[in-house]
Amino acid sequence: MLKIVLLRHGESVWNQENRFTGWTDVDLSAEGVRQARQAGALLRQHGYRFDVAYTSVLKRAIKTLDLALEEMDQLWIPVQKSWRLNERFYGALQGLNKAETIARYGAEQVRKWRRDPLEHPPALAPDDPRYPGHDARYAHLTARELPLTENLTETLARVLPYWTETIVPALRRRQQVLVCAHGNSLRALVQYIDHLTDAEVTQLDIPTGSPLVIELDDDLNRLQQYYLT
Ligand SMILES: O=C(O)[C@@H](CO)OP(=O)(O)O
Repeated sequence: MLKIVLLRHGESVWNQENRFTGWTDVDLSAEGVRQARQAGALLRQHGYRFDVAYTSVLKRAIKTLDLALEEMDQLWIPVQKSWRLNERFYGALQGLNKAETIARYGAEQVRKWRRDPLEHPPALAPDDPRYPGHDARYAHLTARELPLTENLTETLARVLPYWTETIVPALRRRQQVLVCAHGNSLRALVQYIDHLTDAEVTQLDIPTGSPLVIELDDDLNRLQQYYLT
């Protein structure tokens, strides 16, 4: 049996302010810091030890992982960061308040932007300061890889190579793996692992700071999944 723990970062400042975040590199809120430590304490209490951890290049996930590993006294383990684990890129919605966006475009349109796996949020223009091509951490990406907008299906398409080429080989080496990422990059991954339909993934919400344990058989079929409490 293979086992992996997925952890969504603790609450961020923009989660608290109810703003679309995406690839914006916002920090954890004080509550998010508490949630991250609590996640680490839970993992420690349940006896989890990790050989390797994977996270995004966004500080809310990096710091959550760090705080959780500190609680476990496992700050020493190797950590790999990849843009492929970043949050779904929210295009021109990034920075907007979600309630104000509902007031402007209507609840149904905003629900689709947020949860319909095929719906694209409005795209950014490449000269927009929010375009990731202006950011040194993405300098190695090709123009095709740099998003202007992303739906959940496209998020899955860029998460998947990291899953198959990096995370699964670690699991097959029988390493204990922790992945600390984001609401939508983890939803995309769970959709893939669990073979969820587009309708089913619409209903899936992963809470901040709650370790989600997934047990898989050797063919990577999901056996069980549960949140640690
Ligand atoms: O703003 C975001 O990037 C995400 C996660 O906080 O929001 P949503 O849950 O609306 O997809």
